[in-house]
Amino acid sequence: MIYTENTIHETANRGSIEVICGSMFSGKTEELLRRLKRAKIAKQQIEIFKPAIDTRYSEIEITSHDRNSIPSTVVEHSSNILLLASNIEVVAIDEAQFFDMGLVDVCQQLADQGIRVIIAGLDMDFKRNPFGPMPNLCAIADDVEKVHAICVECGKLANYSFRLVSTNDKQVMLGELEEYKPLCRQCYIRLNEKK
Ligand SMILES: Nc1ncnc2c1ncn2[C@@H]1O[C@H](COP(=O)(O)OP(=O)(O)O)[C@@H](O)[C@H]1O
Ligand SMILES: Cc1cn([C@H]2C[C@H](O)[C@@H](COP(=O)(O)O)O2)c(=O)[nH]c1=O
Ligand SMILES: [Zn+2]
Repeated sequence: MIYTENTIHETANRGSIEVICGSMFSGKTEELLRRLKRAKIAKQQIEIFKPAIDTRYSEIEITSHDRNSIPSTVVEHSSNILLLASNIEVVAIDEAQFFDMGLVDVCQQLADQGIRVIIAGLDMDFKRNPFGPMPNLCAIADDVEKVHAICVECGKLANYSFRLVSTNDKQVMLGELEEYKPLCRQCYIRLNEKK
């Protein structure tokens, strides 16, 4: 489903929290970029943050799997975002699952200051467990958009990110199509049993 614009942040300078979540390849970054493009057209002051851990495509840009990108500020800790977001109307955060739990309070504080906060991140890890601060961010959000990839096994909507590398069991492991594939429930269960 295409995100239907919420008129609250379009018409008034009111703070809000929007979350875009889903599996890998579900279009989270593209949806984030789309919303930022519109904010730019509206001449709003925007600032984009990503966690220092995610350097897959670029050290300094947010980049989608289709290589669309926008410059961003890399931060080590969520508290840095508060310091860097003065005089900003829209704060965007990509790969939010990699941030510390402090991100939840940071986003609440920013929204309370009247800032529109847009967050994109994985809702679940490869084991289908909630990932980092994402469940708490969904809980405090004004709006949550769950986007879906296409299951590479059967073509249905995919909810899960299946890890292809069985030697690494750690929650954090950066990767792309070589390391992960998006799957629907049935295909995830089937492939997991084969492991
Ligand atoms: N199985 C798939 N399902 C959907 N999109 C896919 C798939 N594999 C590759 N893609 C590509 O990934 C793009 C989405 O990339 P991106 O926004 O970076 O996703 P995310 O941030 O959710 O990982 C799609 O537009 C599509 O071109
Ligand atoms: C499922 C899962 C993913 N990761 C990593 C793999 C990628 O580097 C990012 C997700 O990027 P995307 O923009 O959503 O495609 O997260 C991980 O570390 N652990 C996992 O369980
Ligand atoms: Zn499937």
